[in-house]
Amino acid sequence: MSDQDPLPPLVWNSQRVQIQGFTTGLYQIEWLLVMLVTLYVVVMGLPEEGGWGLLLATIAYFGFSLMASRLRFFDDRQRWLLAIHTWIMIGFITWFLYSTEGVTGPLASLYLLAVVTSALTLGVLATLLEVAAIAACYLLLFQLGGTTLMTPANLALVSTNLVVFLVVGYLTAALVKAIQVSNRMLLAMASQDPLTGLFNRRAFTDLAHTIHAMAERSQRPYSVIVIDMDGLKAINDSQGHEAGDRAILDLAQRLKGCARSSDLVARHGGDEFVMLLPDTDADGARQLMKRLLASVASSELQFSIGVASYPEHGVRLEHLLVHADRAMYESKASGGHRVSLQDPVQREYG
Ligand SMILES: Nc1nc2c(ncn2[C@@H]2O[C@H](COP(=O)(O)OP(=O)(O)OP(=O)(O)O)[C@@H](O)[C@H]2O)c(=O)[nH]1
Repeated sequence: MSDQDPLPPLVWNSQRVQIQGFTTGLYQIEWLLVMLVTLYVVVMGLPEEGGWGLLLATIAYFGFSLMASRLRFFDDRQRWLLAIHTWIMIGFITWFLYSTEGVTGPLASLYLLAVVTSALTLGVLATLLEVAAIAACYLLLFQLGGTTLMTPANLALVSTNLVVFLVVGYLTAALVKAIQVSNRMLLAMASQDPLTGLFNRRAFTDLAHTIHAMAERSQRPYSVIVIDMDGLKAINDSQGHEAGDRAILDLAQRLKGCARSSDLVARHGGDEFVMLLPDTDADGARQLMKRLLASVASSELQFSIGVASYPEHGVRLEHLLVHADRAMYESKASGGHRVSLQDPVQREYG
């Protein structure tokens, strides 16, 4: 059995990865906003009224964004922190528009940056609420600008802008959602055995290392079990490949059925399965496997089992897998359909 995996570890929370990727985009959008505001000030000069306040607000906003990115503020990816980010952005844009030309000019489209930021990180519903908040700020600025809303031209301007915010927000958030769903599907495809739906070798190796690290830290035992079907080739040859598939599925369901929710059950390839039982010593694992063997005593299904436990039979996961594999071959050599424990004499493998 090889524990070599040339691929990088799987990333288990695809939504988390998605948000993580998009938070990088969030900082870039914020800096783009600061650059646009700075460009405006360079070209147009500071507004006479509230100019210095605007400059200070821009510097403070840039400082906040820089500090948040340097301190990896959003690495825990809490949605409410991301929401606060977008509110601050909306507040800053509103201040900028209030200090400059209001919402009647092209600068009103800066709100699109906040809409896109929200759509990338917060989902459809939160984005629709953010668009509602932007609409409120927009209408307030309109009132403060002293312009009447009740002319056909102004009504057309306001409604066009707000509809654009709404559509861009909705479409971006829907696109992000579709990406997240396809990421989850890819993760399932990369980590599952297609026939049984169990974890595949790669996912097992990945998760087993995490459980091993936890056991090492807490000095709790765990057991590794290798299960190999006996005579699958004969079933394939005599009854056809589909009967062989059914036998594999049957064993997979039995393994899943006897496992706790915290146990790992995986198909390691072909007719070989592997389990990892946290908080279970060799004796506990052997008892469980004996019950499993007894439950299929009358059926055609036969399999050989090897058990090795941490720390009794080794302190490295790779060694335990080899030990369990050897014990499984011992079971096969002794006639099959039985469980063997790693011989303690061989524990210093390596
Ligand atoms: N039906 C089916 N057969 C498979 C699958 N994967 C591997 N096999 C077959 O399983 C058989 C395994 O052969 P062996 O390793 O000799 O195993 P065995 O016949 O169970 O014999 P022992 O392990 O020595 O007891 C091979 O013929 C493979 O082609 C699968 O997904 N479905």
